[in-house]
Amino acid sequence: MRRLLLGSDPRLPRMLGYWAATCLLYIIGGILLLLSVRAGAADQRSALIVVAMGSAGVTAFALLVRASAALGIAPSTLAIWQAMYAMAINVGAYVVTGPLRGVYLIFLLVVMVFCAFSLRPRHTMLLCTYALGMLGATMLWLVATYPATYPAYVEGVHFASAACALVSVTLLTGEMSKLRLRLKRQKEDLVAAMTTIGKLATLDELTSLANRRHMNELLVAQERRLEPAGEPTCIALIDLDFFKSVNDRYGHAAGDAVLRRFSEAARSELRAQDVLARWGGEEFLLLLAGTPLAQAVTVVERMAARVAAAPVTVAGSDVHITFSAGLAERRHGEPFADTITRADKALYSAKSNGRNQIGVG
Ligand SMILES: Nc1nc2c(ncn2[C@@H]2O[C@H](COP(=O)(O)OP(=O)(O)OP(=O)(O)O)[C@@H](O)[C@H]2O)c(=O)[nH]1
Repeated sequence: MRRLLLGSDPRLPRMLGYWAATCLLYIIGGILLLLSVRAGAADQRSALIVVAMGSAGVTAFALLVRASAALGIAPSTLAIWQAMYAMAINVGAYVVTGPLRGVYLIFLLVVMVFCAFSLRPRHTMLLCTYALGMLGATMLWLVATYPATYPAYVEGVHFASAACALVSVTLLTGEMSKLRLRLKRQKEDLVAAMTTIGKLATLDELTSLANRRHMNELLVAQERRLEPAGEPTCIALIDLDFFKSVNDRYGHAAGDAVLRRFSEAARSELRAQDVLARWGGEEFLLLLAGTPLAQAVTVVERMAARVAAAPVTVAGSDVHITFSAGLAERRHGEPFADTITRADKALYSAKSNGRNQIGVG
């Protein structure tokens, strides 16, 4: 039911909210008009025509707002149509209400204020010109046709006050619109900044792998999740071999390129649920959830082969990358910190035994 009424367009509830507010104004305006008829100040037939046109317009706009997305009508275009129609009805009410007609000049201002929420300053300016043009022409016609009912000095004062108020409100709403646009832009910047901060908080800048902080968060989450399930999980600590000599021989930038190449090559051998994080300078931690030790050894061997086959070319010569790894399967209920300590010891053995190999702890 809600979907039928409000549709799936997220802007629709807000647009219908504005419509409901304008609807309330139409009702108040209509009641005032009918009260004028009752007081004998307004002609009944003319008043009923204005009320009928107002009601028809309100209904038509409710349907148009609901169907605007399907019809491809932009909310701002619809707002302009609504404002123009409301202004025309107001001027109509002004004509038929008699001595109380000044009330409808205030309603014109309210329509203008509404525009501040949905229109650009240029459009509110155009609407102001339209309202004043229509009001001025109508007043001239009234003064020329019925000078006794619409004395020139009264219409002159009405027009001058309406013009001052409309222009002031237009300028103010213009400022409001600019403020609204600035706030919208700032909100977009804020969302973009939050996204960047989110990335910086979880990703390593150089390699785009998960960073140590994020990996620690994942390990805590994994500890909680795995406790009852008791699935096998392995940790591998991976350390590039003789990396210092790459830096010393080819420079820091070449070292960075090696770190990036290793990351790309290693990651390409992993499944979506495996997480490789940069744990420190040239040290990486691999989390293989739902993977028993034998399978984890195969994964790391595959990674080693892929990394070895992806040398980095620096100053015309190929720099081959190898790494040593320490693997450990998490024991049931064991904190990950202890599993990592065992993997670290296994890595130390792999290094001591000549590097470019996998140690198991
Ligand atoms: N280019 C670059 N080098 C880094 C970065 N982080 C750490 N390093 C360097 O990595 C080197 C690590 O050196 P070592 O710990 O001696 O390791 P290694 O030379 O690989 O020796 P083994 O691990 O024993 O094979 C140091 O020279 C660090 O300055 C980085 O982000 N970029």
